[in-house]
Amino acid sequence: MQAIEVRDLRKDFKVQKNRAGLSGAFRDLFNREYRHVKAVKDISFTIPQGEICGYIGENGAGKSTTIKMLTGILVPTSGQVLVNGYVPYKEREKFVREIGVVFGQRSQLWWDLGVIESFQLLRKVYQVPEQDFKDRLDELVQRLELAELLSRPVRKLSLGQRMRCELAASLLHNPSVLFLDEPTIGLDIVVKTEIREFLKDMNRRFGTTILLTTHDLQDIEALCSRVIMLDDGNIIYDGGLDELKARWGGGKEVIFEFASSVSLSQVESLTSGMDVTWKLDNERMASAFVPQAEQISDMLARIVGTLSILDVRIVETNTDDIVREIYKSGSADVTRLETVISEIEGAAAGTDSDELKEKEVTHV
Ligand SMILES: Nc1ncnc2c1ncn2[C@@H]1O[C@H](COP(=O)(O)OP(=O)(O)OP(=O)(O)O)[C@@H](O)[C@H]1O
Repeated sequence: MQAIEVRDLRKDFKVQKNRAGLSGAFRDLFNREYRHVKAVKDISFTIPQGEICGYIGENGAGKSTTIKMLTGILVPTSGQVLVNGYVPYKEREKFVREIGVVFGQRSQLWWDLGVIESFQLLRKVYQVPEQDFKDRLDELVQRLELAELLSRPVRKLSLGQRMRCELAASLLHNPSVLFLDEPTIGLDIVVKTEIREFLKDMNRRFGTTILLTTHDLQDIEALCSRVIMLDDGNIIYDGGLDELKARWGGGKEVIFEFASSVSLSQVESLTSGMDVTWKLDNERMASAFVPQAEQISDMLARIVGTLSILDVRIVETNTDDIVREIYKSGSADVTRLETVISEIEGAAAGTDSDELKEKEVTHV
């Protein structure tokens, strides 16, 4: 069964325009003007049970809006959403017992209560039987090292401690689908690593489906076999992380240290006619991005034959570079991207209310 099914999902927001100046504000009082923001534009995807899928995109791409529709916080403008067979915004009371949600920027714990009291309240919200709760809590406390934190008020926790408690809170009712929106934001590398390990382990043991929104591509590298990439409300890539790297990351970067100073125009003219992008770090250091790795020897021959070199290094492009490159072309050159996507695919195989209907999904 599919854990998440999304078909032609769309979300438009109607946003009030503000006219400039006092007279503008006065006119706004009587005659409001609106514009429509198309946050999510008829997207479709399915996520099978047990998969960890990364959901990425630049700021404003539509990630949080999608997650809000998937968790029942927002009503879609059109299209269909099914999570574990439920229509999220319609059957919320039953639905929230099956999902866990962590919004990195927003807490589901009660600020002034002790952590354990927050957990007890959530037990009631989710109607978890006492014994199940105890067993689950014991395990989460051990796994996320929460013993010291349980009696502390939430407001006194550090960000890393709070995030571990947030994760535990979202899992107390043993949900089969977990939505994580920027779960590692602002955390130090040690806590990030612990959280990634924990999520991997939980997915392995319980088959928990995870949809993960993040700007930290290390999260994606560590956890996800699949990535969905959004750009301006459209899906511009949906596939394996390895495919993404193979398709986009086939290129290599060659870093040169020259014996004497060189100019950008000099190195560019030496490789004219080749698909090479040069960057000068300082007058003796330059790097060349070569999208087709088979052109490297040709490029090296041209440079080494003319300029004297102290050092040369060839580096693989990492996921950050690849994704940055795709984002760049995503907004700059949609047709090129569409071509690329269709190549990848070929190779692999009504406006609702104007207002945001935000409610706390976790507190029914
Ligand atoms: N309540 C709202 N009212 C009006 N416009 C909104 C609302 N929420 C989001 N938007 C707009 O919808 C678009 C998508 O926003 P969204 O928050 O989903 O992006 P995102 O990919 O999650 O970005 P970020 O990485 O910055 O969190 C943006 O243009 C945003 O300004």
